Amino acid sequence: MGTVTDASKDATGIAFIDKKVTVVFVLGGPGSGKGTQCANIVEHFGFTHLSAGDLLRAEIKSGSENGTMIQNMIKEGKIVPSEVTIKLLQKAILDTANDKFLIDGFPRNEENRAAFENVTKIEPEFVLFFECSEEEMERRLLNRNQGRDDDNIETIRKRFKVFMESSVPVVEYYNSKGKVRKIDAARPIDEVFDAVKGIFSQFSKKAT
Ligand SMILES: Nc1ncnc2c1ncn2[C@@H]1O[C@H](COP(=O)(O)OP(=O)(O)OP(=O)(O)O)[C@@H](O)[C@H]1O
Ligand SMILES: O=c1ccn([C@@H]2O[C@H](COP(=O)(O)O)[C@@H](O)[C@H]2O)c(=O)[nH]1
Ligand SMILES: [Mg+2]
Repeated sequence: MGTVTDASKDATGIAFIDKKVTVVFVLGGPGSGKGTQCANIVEHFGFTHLSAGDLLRAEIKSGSENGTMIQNMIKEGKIVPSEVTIKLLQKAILDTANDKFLIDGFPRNEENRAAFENVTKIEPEFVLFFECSEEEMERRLLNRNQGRDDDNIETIRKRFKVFMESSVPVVEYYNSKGKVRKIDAARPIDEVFDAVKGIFSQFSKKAT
């Protein structure tokens, strides 16, 4: 793991990431199964799972000065400003001894993507992309029952629109660089994971 010194801190007080890390972005529409499959990848391949949405929800709970703004953005299905999300991701990476990260649900738009690359200098190893119909994703989200403020039909529709308009272009960008690994995520959970396992075969299995 790299060391972090005061000299390597940026203007916001967050240290630059000066350790060598492997990052896989996990993208897909709302409810496509990103979190579910990330838990399986953590279990089998020893990655650390960083869900940008979970980090933002934890920020709301922590009573941070950005909490109300983040809460309002999530209720509207909007994308939180890049600097807020990137700061949380940077901190999580630096605070974790692991060197392999799944970044779930980020980057959500082109601005997120460019800002993350500029600030962290990290290029993803590849992008795991879960493909699923809106009909199936809507069914899953309405049955999730985790008490999320954004799992209601009104916000779900807004999230689908933001995904199509802002997040799909990010997938297209990485596709043009040959970095996208597409998965048919409409299948049952274990079948989806069988496909995921094939893609992660380059990483050694976690010792049990
Ligand atoms: N392949 C699958 N088949 C059926 N149900 C699934 C499948 N994968 C996940 N689910 C269920 O669908 C719901 C959404 O899954 P999950 O939370 O993993 O999605 P997500 O992509 O992380 O969503 P979000 O973008 O909203 O965070 C959960 O209740 C989960 O148990
Ligand atoms: O990079 C991100 C990630 C998430 N958001 C906001 O959070 C919600 C929920 O995200 P999930 O990935 O579904 O947990 C999302 O709709 C955005 O409002 C964000 O702004 N930036
Ligand atoms: Mg999720």
